[in-house]
Amino acid sequence: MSQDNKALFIIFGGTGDLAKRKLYPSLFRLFRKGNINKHFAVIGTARREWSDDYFREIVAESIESLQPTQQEITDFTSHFYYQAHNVNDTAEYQVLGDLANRLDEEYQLDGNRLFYLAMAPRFFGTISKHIKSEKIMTENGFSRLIIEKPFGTDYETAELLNNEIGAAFKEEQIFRIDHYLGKEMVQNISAVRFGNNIFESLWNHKYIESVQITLAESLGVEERGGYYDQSGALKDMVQNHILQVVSLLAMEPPTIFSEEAIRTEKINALKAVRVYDEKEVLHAVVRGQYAEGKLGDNSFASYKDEPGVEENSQTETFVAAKFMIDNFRWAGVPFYVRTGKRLTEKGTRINIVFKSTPINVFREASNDPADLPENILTIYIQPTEGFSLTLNGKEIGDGFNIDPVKLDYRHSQENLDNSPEAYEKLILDCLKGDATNFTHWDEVATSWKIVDIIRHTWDKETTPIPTYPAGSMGPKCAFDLLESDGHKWVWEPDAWYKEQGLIK
Ligand SMILES: NC(=O)C1=CN([C@@H]2O[C@H](COP(=O)(O)OP(=O)(O)OC[C@H]3O[C@@H](n4cnc5c(N)ncnc54)[C@H](OP(=O)(O)O)[C@@H]3O)[C@@H](O)[C@H]2O)C=CC1
Ligand SMILES: O=C1O[C@H](COP(=O)(O)O)[C@@H](O)[C@H](O)[C@H]1O
Repeated sequence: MSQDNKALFIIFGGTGDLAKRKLYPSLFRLFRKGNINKHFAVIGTARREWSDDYFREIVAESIESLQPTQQEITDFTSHFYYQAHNVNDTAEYQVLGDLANRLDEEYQLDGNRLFYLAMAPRFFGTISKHIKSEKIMTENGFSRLIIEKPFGTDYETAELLNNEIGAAFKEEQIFRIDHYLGKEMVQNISAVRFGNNIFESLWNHKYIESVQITLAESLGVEERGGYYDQSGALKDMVQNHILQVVSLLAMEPPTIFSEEAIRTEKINALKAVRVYDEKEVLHAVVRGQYAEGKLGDNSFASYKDEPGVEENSQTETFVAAKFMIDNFRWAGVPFYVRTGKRLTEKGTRINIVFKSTPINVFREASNDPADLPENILTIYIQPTEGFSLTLNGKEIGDGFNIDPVKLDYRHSQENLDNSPEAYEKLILDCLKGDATNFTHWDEVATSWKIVDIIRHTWDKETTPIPTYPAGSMGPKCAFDLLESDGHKWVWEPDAWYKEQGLIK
């Protein structure tokens, strides 16, 4: 049931890409559903000198694809105000504070404030400090801070940043966003595991051969070459989204499905992820960078030719890794993860590969004496959402040949269209003070410790980074990584391989 949540949103970086593409549309969806209604106001702030009217036009443009009526546009945008403001200038916070107090009274917001930092991380510290010192935080109502990724660039910078923010906001007021935690099917991992005894009772090293997580993107770096070239796939995707998914898959069942219980178990799981030494990194983690390539009628430029990217860049646009989790549940089970840009298609999937039966009792009755195919549970996160489970059955007819069948469920397009988008869900959670789907400092810190050693090892490498053709599924070393363990990636999109004549 929807509830008219009262709050003033102060969006730092109100003229930026994230605000326009994600935040305003999400606020509109919340408005349409009545989760914010009469008692909310938004201050957009950045250096540009915009008027309220111009700001409202931009907001109206940003929600066009949601096909609002004219009345909805007028009602929604009337809650938006713009204040030009340089976040480094202490004096300007006074004006912002005055506007905030005025809107608080006008919209009867009870002092509830949500500060959204949709800006480059180097500004997070100074903004938090000023919000406190210039008394933009309220004494009555709640004051919550939503921070975008990346949270630091390594453990040391993350800790520094955390201390700066922590001087102004308490941990329970800080909402570190990881938009993957707002995705329906990522949240569904807990439902699949803890709602089905047939899975949870098998969810351990005795029955699971490997866990595979793929976060594949077909797009390149687009307009974000400048940022990405300093970051790379390891920091952009592995440190946050991938390790969050690993923790949800690996954690012990919480005693109760509460923020605190889940967090405790996620942190324990992350702490059990083996932190490699440099030698181990070279065996367990591989990287690549896209070279020019072709898929169907589309030709793609190489990463090095993208705007904002250094000519001789050694930044990875692809990472594949084998993580090991050193606890009783997961001893010996590899968690293979991979992510990359300019891959064959966009798709996020989890494959849980179960061990084959101890022997193949059909070996003499069937045409194939080999081990039986493994049962595989797949969780489809995007673009389709659902689950599938492969089971072995008998092929119809004479003999006793085994025929794997796939039980497949996907949410309908109608359900997908009506389901809340990740940012929408997360903003609503924050309004309600529920931080379950946000990352706690301990998770961020542990994740950085896992990836820092990988980065340091690569920084010492003198051999050029391996490349892969744009439109493929990554460099050869990503396939070798599994092959050397006697495994292979379960999910192989066909398009590129067909094109190369490798499969029919
Ligand atoms: N865009 C995306 O899809 C995603 C972004 N993020 C993260 O979100 C954050 C914002 O990204 P994005 O929107 O893409 O970045 P943009 O570069 O598009 O926006 C940056 C914003 O900061 C403002 N700004 C810059 N300097 C100052 C200053 N000194 N004082 C006040 N305002 C300033 C800019 O406005 P002006 O120039 O008018 O001052 C602009 O509104 C980053 O941390 C990014 O990593 C995370 C995930 C996805
Ligand atoms: O955080 C990020 O995520 C996107 C991928 O998100 P998705 O929801 O489209 O899967 C990625 O493109 C971007 O580089 C990264 O910063």
